[in-house]
Amino acid sequence: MTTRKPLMAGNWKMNLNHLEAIAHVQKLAFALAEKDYEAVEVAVLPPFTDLRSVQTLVDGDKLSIAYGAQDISAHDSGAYTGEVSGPMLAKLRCSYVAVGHSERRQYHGETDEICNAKVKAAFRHGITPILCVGEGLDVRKAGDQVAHTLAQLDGGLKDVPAEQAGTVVIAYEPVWAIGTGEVATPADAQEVCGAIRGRLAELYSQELADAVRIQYGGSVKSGNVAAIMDQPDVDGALVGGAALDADEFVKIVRFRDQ
Ligand SMILES: O=C(CO)COP(=O)(O)O
Repeated sequence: MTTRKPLMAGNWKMNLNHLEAIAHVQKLAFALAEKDYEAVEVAVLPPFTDLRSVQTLVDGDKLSIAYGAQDISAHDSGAYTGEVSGPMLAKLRCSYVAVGHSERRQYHGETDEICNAKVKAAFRHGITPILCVGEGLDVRKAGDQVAHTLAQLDGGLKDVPAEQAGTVVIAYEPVWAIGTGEVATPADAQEVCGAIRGRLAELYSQELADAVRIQYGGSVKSGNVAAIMDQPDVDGALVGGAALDADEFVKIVRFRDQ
């Protein structure tokens, strides 16, 4: 069985300006010890306007903190006012980009087709997409969470070749658990994350499915992360609110010490 290094990523959403970003990453770098980086990969997803500051800090001090963006244009250049392209993110040496976060799907009309184009744009420029999937409350109440989430997975990865899909990160984020304090139970998280891995095995191969990291996201905190990470198919967390507090995020990174 493949060992998957857990990926703890902080999605800052629309919080922290570029000066606050520097202070925050410095605090993380100061608090994290060598052994944390060995056990867990740590990443931050700041707003676009912070990326240059974060890059300069990470490069200058050779920090082992990965960073990336919260969105990417499906297009590589041209008349797309307000968008930020894959080549621009690659030039800033972004390792990751979130694609299809539920807030983008909900407030910006992102469909599975758009997410698919963004996943492909990320791969075209050597950036690892973190494809976000997950059901809303109505779907959960109807018991259709697995089918709904797998349909988003299929849509996001449509025509993505195995060489690329083998490095994707999937974030299972049930919408009803985001920012609500209502965390999914470890069993809820495992049910869907396990189904995602099963679907990856069907779409590609068991070997590929075993290599892909699947994160859980939705009200993750230092107090609940360990039980979620105990689940066999959960390989990390995509953390929103709790990632804005550096001390709390470091505790989440150190989930094994609890
Ligand atoms: O949306 C999320 C991460 O992408 C989760 O947000 P919260 O951790 O604030 O619930």
